[in-house]
Amino acid sequence: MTDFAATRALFQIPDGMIYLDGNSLGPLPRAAADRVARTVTEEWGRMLITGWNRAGWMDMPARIGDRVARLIGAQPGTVVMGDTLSIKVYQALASALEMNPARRVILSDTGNFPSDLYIADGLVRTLGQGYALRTVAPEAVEDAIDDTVAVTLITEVDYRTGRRHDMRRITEKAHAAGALTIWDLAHSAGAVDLDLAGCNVDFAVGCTYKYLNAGPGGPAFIHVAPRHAETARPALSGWLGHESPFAFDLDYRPGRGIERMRVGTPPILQLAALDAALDIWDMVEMRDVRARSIDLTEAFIAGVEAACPGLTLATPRDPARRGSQVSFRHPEGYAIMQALIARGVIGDFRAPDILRFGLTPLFIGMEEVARAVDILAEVMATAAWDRPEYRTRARVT
Ligand SMILES: Cc1ncc(COP(=O)(O)O)c(C=O)c1O
Ligand SMILES: Nc1c(O)cccc1C(=O)C[C@H](N)C(=O)O
Repeated sequence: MTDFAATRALFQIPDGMIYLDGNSLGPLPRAAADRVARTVTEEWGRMLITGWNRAGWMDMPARIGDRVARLIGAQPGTVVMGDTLSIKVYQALASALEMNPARRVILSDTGNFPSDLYIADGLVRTLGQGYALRTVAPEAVEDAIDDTVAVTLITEVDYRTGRRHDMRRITEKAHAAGALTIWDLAHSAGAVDLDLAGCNVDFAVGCTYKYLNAGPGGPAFIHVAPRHAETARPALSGWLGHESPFAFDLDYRPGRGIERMRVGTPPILQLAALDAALDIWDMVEMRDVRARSIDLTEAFIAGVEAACPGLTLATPRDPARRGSQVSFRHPEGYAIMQALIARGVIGDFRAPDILRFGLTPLFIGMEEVARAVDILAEVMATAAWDRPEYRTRARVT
C-alpha cells in the first residue's frame, strides 16, 4: 500500500496553503531543489562538456522515459523525453499522417486543449492536398470515426471539465476503421491509471510539469507503440534522433526505436528536476493513487454541492468518467477563484466560467478537502468575491 503521508512530506508547500492546482503546475519536490543545484555545481560546474558522457546527460531522455513509461502503462523502451508538449503533438501527428497516406482527416474534439487544435490546423495548412482537421463534440467522437479518418488526436482528460474519454473503446474503434490514434495525456499522466500497452494505442504524448511535478517548463514525453517504432518517421528529424549523431552525416537516417523521436539538445536541468520528482513516484502504485483520487474527488463534490448551491458541477459524476480534477461553473468564477486564492486555497479559472480544482493524492488529503470546502462555502455565503480587485484579470489565469 502506498504511504501518502510519506509522499506528502517530500513536497515543499507553503504553510497554510491548500494547493489544488497540481493539475496545472505540480509543487516543488524538496529533493528536486538539491538535485538541480548538484547538477549545476557538480556536473555543469566541474565536468563542463564532459558531463554529456560522465554524468550520463545524453542518456537521460530515454532513461527517464522508462520511468515515465511505468506510470502510463507503456513498455520499457517506448517513451522518450524532450521538447514541449505542443511540439510532441506536431511530431506524433505528422508521423501518423505519413503512416496512413490514403487518408486525409485528423479527428479531434471540441474538449481538446486549443494548442493541439492549433498545431493540427497549422499542419494541415502546411500539407495542403486535401488534409483537414475535423472537430466534433466529445460525445460524438466514436460515431465520427469513419474510413476517411487517418488519425484521432484526443486528449484523454478534458482540461476544463475533467471528463475522461474511454481510451480502450476509442482506440479499438479507430483501429477497426483503419485509423491510427494519438492520445494526449497532459491531464492523465500521474492522475489516472493508464494501460497504453493493453489499449494498443499507436502514439501518446504528455507533459511532466502537472501531476508528475517536474517544474515549470518540464520536458514533454512521447510514446510510440513497439510495432511502429522502427517504421515511424519522426517528422522533426533533428540530429539527436539520427542513427549516429556524432558521425555528422549529411543525410538523415532515423535512430533505433524510440530514440528517433528525439529532436535536439535535451534540457538537462529540467530533466534533473524531473528525475528527482520521479523518485517520489517510485514510492507509489498508480492503482492506489487512482483509488485515493476518486475518494478525494467524491468528497470534494459532495462537500461543495452540499454547501454551495450556487455552483454547478461541470465534471462527470461517475468517477470512471473523470480524471483527478473537479470543476464547477459560475458566471463570476474568476472573482470567486481570486477570493479563494486570497484565502490560501489555490485552484484556477478557465474561461468562460470554470473553477478548476486538482485533487492530487501525493500531497492532498481529506483534511485539505474539508478545509477547502469550508473556505469556498464561506466565500459563497458572504459574497466575499464581489470586490472590484477580484475582477481584474491577470495575464495568466
Ligand atoms: C492537453 C494539453 N495539450 C497541450 C498542452 C500544451 O503544452 P505545452 O505548453 O507544454 O506545449 C497543454 C497545456 O498547456 C495541455 O493541457
Ligand atoms: N503550461 C502552462 C503555462 O506555461 C502557463 C500557464 C498554464 C499552463 C498550463 O499548463 C495550462 C494547462 N495546460 C491547462 O490545463 O490549462
